Amino acid sequence: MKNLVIGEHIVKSFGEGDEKHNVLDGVSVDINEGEFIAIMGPSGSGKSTLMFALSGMDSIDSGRITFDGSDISSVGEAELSDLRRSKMGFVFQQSTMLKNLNILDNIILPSIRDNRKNVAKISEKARVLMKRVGIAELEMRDITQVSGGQLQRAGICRALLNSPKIIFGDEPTGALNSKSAQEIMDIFSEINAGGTAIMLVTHDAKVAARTERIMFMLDGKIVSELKLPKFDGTDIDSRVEKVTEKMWEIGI
Ligand SMILES: Nc1ncnc2c1ncn2[C@@H]1O[C@H](COP(=O)(O)OP(=O)(O)OP(=O)(O)O)[C@@H](O)[C@H]1O
Repeated sequence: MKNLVIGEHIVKSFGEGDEKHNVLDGVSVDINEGEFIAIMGPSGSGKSTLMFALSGMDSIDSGRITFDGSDISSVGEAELSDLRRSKMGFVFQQSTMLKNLNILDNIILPSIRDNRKNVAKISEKARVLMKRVGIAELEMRDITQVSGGQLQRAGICRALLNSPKIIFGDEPTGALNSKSAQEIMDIFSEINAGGTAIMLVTHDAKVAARTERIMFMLDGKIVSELKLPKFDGTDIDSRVEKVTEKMWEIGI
């Protein structure tokens, strides 16, 4: 299995003087191509900071991050944004969409910013994705006229538009009820089955149980890992039990 992301001895601190502390305290982590990973841990343990570091959204103090063969800890911002645009997709807990644009325009906006000639082609691809996640009929709606789950589906379409190698999701189901959350997880499972790697930050054992590797963070360190077989739609209860047992063991 080929490594897609390699993080080596990542240190990231916030604050100055006596207030300074390592939010990432020498973290090493690999993500394979096509892998489905969750990061769990208490609030403030460094989960989002790790995701921002691995995706090059945030700088690190020391260590090295290699993404698809490029050392992103040392490349310039232009190259980094190119890499993010072409190889990574992002989904967040809260929508980052614009109120005065309809769903379709919101989905295609980041892609057409640098590629105005291809609006028709990009819109067509967006429509295929919207159909795939069940929001085909919503393209003309304003983002205030759809549910949280539908908005999150739109966010997934936007993240998928450039056929990324990985999707980073920071609590992508955190604002949803459990039914919508499971529907979003069905979509992530399907995307992952197509070969796209996914890394989710989550507090929800039911979400983590759908992935194949769960990393547990405490105080800026990965303290444990749980491996599960790829989810095939069965046995969810025993998977959730394994995750919660591990959480108990670690004290999360
Ligand atoms: N920009 C920042 N400036 C200062 N401190 C920060 C900044 N970003 C994060 N932190 C601090 O770093 C620590 C880790 O934050 P992070 O968001 O990575 O935690 P988390 O595990 O994702 O938490 P949560 O589950 O609550 O989202 C926290 O103590 C947080 O206050």
